[in-house]
Formats: sequence, structure tokens, C-alpha cells
Amino acid sequence: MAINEGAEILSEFSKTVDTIRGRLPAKLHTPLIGIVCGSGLSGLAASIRDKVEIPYDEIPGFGRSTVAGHGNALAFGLLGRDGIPVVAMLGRFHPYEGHPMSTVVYPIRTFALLGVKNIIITNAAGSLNPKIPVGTIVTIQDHLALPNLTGHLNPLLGPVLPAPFDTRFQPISTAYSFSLRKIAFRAAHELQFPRSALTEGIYAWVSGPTYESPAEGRFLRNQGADVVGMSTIPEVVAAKHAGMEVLVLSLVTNMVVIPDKYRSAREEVDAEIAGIPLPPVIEEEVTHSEVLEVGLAKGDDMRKLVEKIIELLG
Ligand SMILES: O=P(O)(O)O[C@@H]1C[C@H](O)[C@@H](CO)O1
Ligand code: HPA
Repeated sequence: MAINEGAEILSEFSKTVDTIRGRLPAKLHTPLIGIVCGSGLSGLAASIRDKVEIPYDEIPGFGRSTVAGHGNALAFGLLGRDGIPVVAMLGRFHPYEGHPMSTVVYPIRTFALLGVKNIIITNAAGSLNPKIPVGTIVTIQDHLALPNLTGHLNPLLGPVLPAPFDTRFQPISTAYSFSLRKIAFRAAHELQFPRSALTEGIYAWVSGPTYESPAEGRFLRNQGADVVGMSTIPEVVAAKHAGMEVLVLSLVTNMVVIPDKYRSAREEVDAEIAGIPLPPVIEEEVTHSEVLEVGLAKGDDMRKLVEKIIELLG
């Protein structure tokens, strides 16, 4: 990267930070905790006090989320008994919307420059694991990121950026903070959530926007993934790269369609010819409305959990 390109990037980020701080009272200038709200989960920010919202289109460098269930503003304010300064993205940018990776992770890098030390990233996800039903919250302990491995969508591809984003080879084996994951379970215990409400698992990242074919779902399951989604991993990579402690909470909004047996057109025709009555067949499909519905129904549990985690962190 040319020296002046690095200087341009830094000057864009400093415009972003100056614009944001120019809109906030001093007590909110340095949020310690960042939150990313997944599909249908922008209610997570409902209990932020002394809230100041800044629309994305008024922040230099920010994109615009075009996905139903995602807002387009940062919410700053205080959370928890001790009034910890926080910032929440009320909606995120997904690569499948056409955003370049630099835009997808721009808010995360902005969080780092504002002073965020711990980030709680949430998402809606499909379950690949029959033991993890709809409505469960999954604390992510690892990921399988096919788009990272195949070389198109890793947010760290490209020239090394200026400090503090200047690590070339970023290890990712400890991206999911063990201490934050423990705090999540402690929080669930203090909230008296049933044991089954929060579990641990591995998130597979796919680019979307198609939901998985049965063969793709089976493949991901066989590789050890528990849930699958179309976001989060670029944010995790950028947050780790920027030195943050990362916690990811996935809300299971649907089961990925992985039938035990394919419906056979040949067998059905044979049965029809032989006059054998066939049982009714239900062909399942995932829809974004069902994803949003579960987000709405379970959003309050996610909000309580995030708040309690922040209280315990404080
Ligand atoms: O932004 P998240 O990951 O929460 O949203 C999920 C993935 C897709 O954007 C969408 C599919 O229903 O929900
Ligand atoms: N697949 C991928 N992404 C998702 C899903 C899913 O089943 N549900 C919510 N986001």
C-alpha cells in the first residue's frame, strides 16, 4: 500500500471518530462495550439509557443495511446498574448485500478506535444439530468459515493497514474469549434461565443469501458445525485483529432442512402406477420471516442475557 493510501485510510477513520464524538456528550465518548444486533435483534438496545442514536448515513465510511430486521443507526448510551458506556450497531452490513469487506468491518474498526474493549456480536442462525432446537441461544466457541478459507471474503485480504490494524498474519485460534464465554453461562445462571436455553457450539459461515441445500447442510453438519449463518465471522476477525475480546451469541431461528431420506420421484411414479396410496408430503423451506418471528419472540431473552453479561463484566 502506498504511504498516502495509508494516510487516507487513517484520515477517513479519524473523520468518522470526530463526527461520532461531535454528536455525543463527553460521558459517551469512550464506549467500553460494543454490541452488534443480528437479524430481528435490534431490541437489544431497548434498555440503553441516555441514548443517542446516530444514523449510518450521517457517519463517514458507514454503509447502509438493506436487510429486513436490521436498523441503520449506532446507539450510544449507558447500560447496567453501574451505567457502563456502550455502543450498539442496530443493524449490520452483510457481504451478500454487495458491501465490500472493508465496509462490512468498518464499524468494528470504528468501535476499536472509540475505545471498545469487549464486543458482543449477535446473530440469527439455522441449527444443523438436532440437539439444538429453535429458540436456543448458542455461545460460539469456534467457527468454520469456508469463504475465508477459499480466499474471497477474508476481511484481512489486501494491503496491511496502518496501526492499530497492521497485523499481517492474524491468529484466530483464540478469537472466542474463554472468559467472556464463562461470563455468558454465569449470566444465564443468575437469570435462572433453564439449562437448555444456552449452549455452546460451532458456527459455520456461508456467504448467503441462499439458505443451504440439504446436501450443503449435511456437509456442514458432518464437518462439525452446529449452527450456520451469513454474517458475524468478518466482524469476529476484524475485532480480534483490532485487539478486542469477542463474544458471539447466536439465536437459533430455524432448523436447517436436512431430510433423512430424499423423496424419490421414481418411487412415487412406481407407486402411482401400482395404485398404492402415498402419504402426504410436506416439503420444508426456510424463510426470512420465520427468522424474524423467532427473533421477535426470543429477543427479550437475548436482551436480558446481554445486559446481565455487561453487568457482570462491569
Ligand atoms: O445478520 P444475521 O446473521 O443475524 O442474519 C441472518 C443471516 C441473514 O442475514 C438472514 C437470513 O434470514 O438472517
Ligand atoms: N442458514 C443461513 N443463515 C441463516 C439461517 C440458515 O438456516 N437462519 C438464519 N440465518
